[in-house]
Amino acid sequence: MTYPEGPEPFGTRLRRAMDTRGPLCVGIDPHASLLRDWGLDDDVAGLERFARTTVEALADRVAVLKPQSAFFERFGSRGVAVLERTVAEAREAGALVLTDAKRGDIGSTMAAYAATFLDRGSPLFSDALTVSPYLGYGSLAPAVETARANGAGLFVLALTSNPEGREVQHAVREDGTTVAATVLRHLAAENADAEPLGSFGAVVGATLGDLSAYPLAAVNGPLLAPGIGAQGATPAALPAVFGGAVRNVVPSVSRGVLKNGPNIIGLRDSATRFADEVRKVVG
Ligand SMILES: O=C(O)c1cc(=O)[nH]c(=O)n1[C@@H]1O[C@H](COP(=O)(O)O)[C@@H](O)[C@H]1O
Repeated sequence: MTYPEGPEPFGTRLRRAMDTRGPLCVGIDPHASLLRDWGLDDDVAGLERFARTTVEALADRVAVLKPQSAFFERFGSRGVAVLERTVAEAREAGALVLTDAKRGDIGSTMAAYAATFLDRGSPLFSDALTVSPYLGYGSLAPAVETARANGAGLFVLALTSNPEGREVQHAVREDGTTVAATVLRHLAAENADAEPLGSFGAVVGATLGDLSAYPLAAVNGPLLAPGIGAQGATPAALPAVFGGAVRNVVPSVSRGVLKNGPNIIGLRDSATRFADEVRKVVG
């Protein structure tokens, strides 16, 4: 689908950011333990300082920043206000913002989540949102539609990095395909003919080993690969996991970078190291 007069599609904007800044997503996950390590109190002021510092250090250089909504929501409405400011400031500084809220609901309620995160008029408008297809891929239709209309994107949970995901995602359907492969095929259909990259991505853990059984390249969209750093995966292992689809991978690191704060240079050096390592294997 093309947008002769609409906003530039997320996939196009992401491809450009990956090519110019290097393919890396850094998560903004203000864990209580990280706030403590940074010498901050576990309160709204600490949250705001943590998020602001991360944005100041990284938003002008990494392709994607991924604030994890739960760590903001736990402070109630004032935490959500910090999330709003974080998203806006990171976007203003040039990063694409992927809000990680893993939303999923029946279609009519999904429309409200879509209006919250994917409509350009919303205070929480983000370039992309993580969503769960496990109420049925079709339940995501309102989010797909809103994303298309607003030049935004989705990252749909397909093969998650946590070991518990297998019981759902590797389950085999009556026609012999796995649930995860079915999700990937739906995404391939959303992204058909998109150039240079579709706007509807999959979340595929970097921790999972060889995934050659899955149609990752066919997705023709970005593959968010969490699990690098604290969960044990490394950039060097990406080609073995993603094979020919590695060029579409956006590796995602949260604690592995954040543990180097609050020093701005420490955060920047760490993100640069990860981005360089990824570039080395992606080419
Ligand atoms: O959607 C995600 O970002 C995600 C999917 C997944 O399969 N596994 C996963 O760890 N994540 C998120 O990625 C981040 C991982 O953080 P670190 O383990 O500190 O790098 C957290 O915000 C998780 O919620």
